[in-house]
Amino acid sequence: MALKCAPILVCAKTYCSLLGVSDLRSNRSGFASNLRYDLERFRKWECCCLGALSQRAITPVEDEKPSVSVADTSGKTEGTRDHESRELYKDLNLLPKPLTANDLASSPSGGSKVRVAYQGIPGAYSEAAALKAYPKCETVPCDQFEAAFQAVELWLVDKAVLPIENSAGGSIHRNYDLLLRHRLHIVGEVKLQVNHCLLGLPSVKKEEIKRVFSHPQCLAQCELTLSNLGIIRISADNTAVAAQMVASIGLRDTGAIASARAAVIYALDILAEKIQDNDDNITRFLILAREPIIPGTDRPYKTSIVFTLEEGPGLLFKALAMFALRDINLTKIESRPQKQHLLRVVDDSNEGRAKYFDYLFYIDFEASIAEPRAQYALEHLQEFATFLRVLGSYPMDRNP
Ligand SMILES: O=C(O)C(=O)C[C@]1(C(=O)O)C=C[C@@H](O)C=C1
Repeated sequence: MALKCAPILVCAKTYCSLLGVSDLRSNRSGFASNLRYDLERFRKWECCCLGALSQRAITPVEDEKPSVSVADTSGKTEGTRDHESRELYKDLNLLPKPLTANDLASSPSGGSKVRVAYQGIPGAYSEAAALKAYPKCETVPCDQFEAAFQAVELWLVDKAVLPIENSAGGSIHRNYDLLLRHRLHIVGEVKLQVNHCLLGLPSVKKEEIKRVFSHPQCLAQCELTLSNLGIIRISADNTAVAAQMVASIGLRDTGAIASARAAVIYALDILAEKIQDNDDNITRFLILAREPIIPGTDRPYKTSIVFTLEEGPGLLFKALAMFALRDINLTKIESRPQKQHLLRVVDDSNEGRAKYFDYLFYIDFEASIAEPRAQYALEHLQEFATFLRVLGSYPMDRNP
C-alpha cells in the first residue's frame, strides 16, 4: 500500500498547485518562482502522475472513457433503447428510487459496470446525458444535485453527470456553487440536444390540455408554444417527475413537457414534438469524478478554472488578457457571490470605508493544461489572483 501511494506524494506539490486550491494571499512572494512550469517540467509531472494514477486504479471499471466525441457508440438505435425501457419499466414500482441524503450511508453495489449518478428519475434529460457519455453505464438517480456530488465522494458511484448551462436558459448556478464546495474534478463534458415533447394520457388530443407540469428551465424554453396554446404552467422538480405525475394523477386536461423517452417509460402519448422555442436547444453537462484525468494535446481540450481578484480598476480585464494574449479562446465566463465572504470592505483614506460585493469568476477556455500557452496563462494569472483552482482539463464535446 505504501509503495502504491509514494508516487503521488512525490508530485503532490506541483499537482496541487494546478488542480487544488492555492490561497495566494498567504504565500504570494514565493509563489511565482515556485510555479515556473516550462514544458519539460510539466512533462515530468505528467509522467509522474500517470504512473501514480495507473498504480492507484483500485476498482477497474469498464467503459471508463466518455464516448461523447463520437456519435452514439452503443450501436443501439433510439427505437431499441426505448423498447428495452418499455420492458424494463412496465411496473413503475420497479423504477430505481432517487438517492436521498439518508441513502448515502449505504455501500455501493459490487461489479465492474461504471455507475453514473444524475439528478432526477429515469427519463430525465440528465439520464440521457449520462447514457450519451457512457452508453453501457448503470445510471443512478439522485433526488438533488448535492446527493450526486456526495455519491461520487462516498464511492457509491464512479461519476456524476450534472447540467451546468443551457443555450437558452443560461447557467445552472447551483452546480457552479457545488463545484467549489466539493472536491471533484471535471473529466468531461456532454452537450445534449434537448427536444421537448408535450405528453398526455393515452388518446388525449393536444387541444384538451389546459395545464402542464415541467422543470422551470423547460417551461421557459417552451414559453411561446405554451402561450400560443394558452396552457397554464406548473413547475416540477424534473421533467421525468412531471411525466410520472401526469401518469399517476390521470387527468385528461393535464400534460407534461418531457422527453420522448419519458413518454415510453411512463406510458404517455406524445401530443407534440420539438415544442421548444429555439430548435437549437442544447444543454451542457459536466462529468465529475474523484480523480482528474491527465490531459493530452491529441484532441481539442477545454479547461475550467475558478479564481478571485482584488478590488480595483482593470483587474478582470488584466485576468482575461492573460488568455487573449496567447490566442486562447474563452467559451464561458460566470461570476458568483463568494458565499463565505459576501462583502469586501476597502478602506480608502479619502473616501472612507466602502463595501463591495465579492465575486468568484469561473472561466472555461479552449486549451489543454498540457499546452505551454495554457500553463503560462495560468502562471501569470496566479501572480495577481487571490485564489485559483483548476476544476478540470478535459476533452471537448463537439458533437451535440
Ligand atoms: O428535468 C430534467 O429532465 C433534467 O434533466 C434537468 C434539467 C436541468 O436541471 O436544467 C436538465 C436539462 C434540461 O435543460 C432541463 C432540465
